[in-house]
Amino acid sequence: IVYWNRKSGSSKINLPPGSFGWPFIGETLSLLGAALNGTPERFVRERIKKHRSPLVFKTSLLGDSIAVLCGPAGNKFLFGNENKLVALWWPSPVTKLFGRCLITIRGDEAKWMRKIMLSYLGPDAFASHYAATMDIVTRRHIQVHWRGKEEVNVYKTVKLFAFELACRLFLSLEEPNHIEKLGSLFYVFLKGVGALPLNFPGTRFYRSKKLAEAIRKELMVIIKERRVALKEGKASSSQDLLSHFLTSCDENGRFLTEMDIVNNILLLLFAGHDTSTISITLIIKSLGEYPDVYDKVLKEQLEISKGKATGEMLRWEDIQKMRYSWNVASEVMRITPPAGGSFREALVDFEYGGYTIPKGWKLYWSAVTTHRDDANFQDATHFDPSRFEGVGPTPFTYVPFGGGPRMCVGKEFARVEILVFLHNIVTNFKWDLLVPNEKIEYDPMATPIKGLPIRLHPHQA
Ligand code: HEM
Repeated sequence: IVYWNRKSGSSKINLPPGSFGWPFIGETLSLLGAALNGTPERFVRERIKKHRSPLVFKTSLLGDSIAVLCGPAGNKFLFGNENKLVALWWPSPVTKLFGRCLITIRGDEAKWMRKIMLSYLGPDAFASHYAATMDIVTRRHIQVHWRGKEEVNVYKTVKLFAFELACRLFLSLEEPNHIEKLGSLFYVFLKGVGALPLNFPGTRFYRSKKLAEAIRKELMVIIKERRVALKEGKASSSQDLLSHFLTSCDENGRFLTEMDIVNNILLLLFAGHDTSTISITLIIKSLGEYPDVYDKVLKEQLEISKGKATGEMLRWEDIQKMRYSWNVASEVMRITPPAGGSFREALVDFEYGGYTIPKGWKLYWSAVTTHRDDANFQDATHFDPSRFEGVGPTPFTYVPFGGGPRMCVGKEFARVEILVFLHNIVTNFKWDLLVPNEKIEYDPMATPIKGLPIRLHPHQA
């Protein structure tokens, strides 16, 4: 396949093999079909085979020309060339709904915003300060939503938890009615994030835009109140992410604008609660499927409980001891990464795998395809937490949080949240899965189709 080089107009360039599919929709329906079937990697594998091109193939999704870069080599290339040959890109419904925030800006501006976020969410700051708060919120959640119940729909229930935790740590919201009000707006807003950007009454996208405005108004009120509280010494600069945003500036004394803060909090509520909900839900599923793994996790967590006084909260040092439990969580995220992959955009024409990727094309890397490939993980569909012992997986084969300058900023938050939840759930309950082998679909994130209903068996005291 040849393509006229737009720069010189005189030479022809090689595009990667592949097909653009139907006009406008391209190959979107094939990708959707594979994702809803829980096997998005099938879309990639079939095309690698058909086009006999293991490194890269071209496709088209909803009007965008896309080069899919395959395997660890593709991940390495994209993560290593951020801001040089490629830059982060999200489909237009996402950019239109979230406005100016970390995922819709690039270059030095994005570096600055990431730095501010990471000085609150990064491993140095976060885990050492917030493990105990996470434990308090988790215990209260289990007391209200799990204890005394015979059956629980895990996905729905954990979603409430993750949202409540984010509201507590980002905004210091504790009042259940306030969290519920924000949550009800937020859940409907989320439905438009994966929808077509059709902005007229009756569409999901239109409704989401309206709700995003309502949430922004609500957040603006919280910001104004916090500014006053900070001035009067009734709030501290380190009490939560909002105070941190309001009081952090760069070396020239430049602060985030109020709209930057609102949009970034909206983004973090979105990015920070669905992915963790999915991970916790899928870990509970795996522990229900593998009783021997459950027993080992329980043993590790009971050892940690034994070393603590009654009622004493978990601390950073306790989290560091949860090695086996984290290997289990990592194996769950290997087999089913909550986010299947993400996009970049070509900043210039460049060569990859012997083909030319034209400027403006979008690029896709697929965590789920890399994770489920026998070439990267022996017997890749087999659940085996011991893969993460010792040196662990080869670089760029395990990428549930992405990589490079755009790697997930919430990785540490997620790690502590998952481990604190796991500690509390296994030390309180054992459970049976009510729908054996429940299917997981990607829509667009991994979700059990019935929400993982389970029957609880509380431990005897
Ligand atoms: C198990 C849980 C999580 C998983 C699997 C996950 C996964 C990811 C992935 C795959 C990316 C895209 C990286 C890329 O394009 O290279 C990402 C980005 C991001 N995540 Fe997470 N995430 C999780 C939890 C969180 C949490 C708890 C937060 C917030 C507290 C968060 C905030 C973000 C943000 C803001 C970005 C955009 C970073 C940027 O563009 O610079 N994530 N995450």
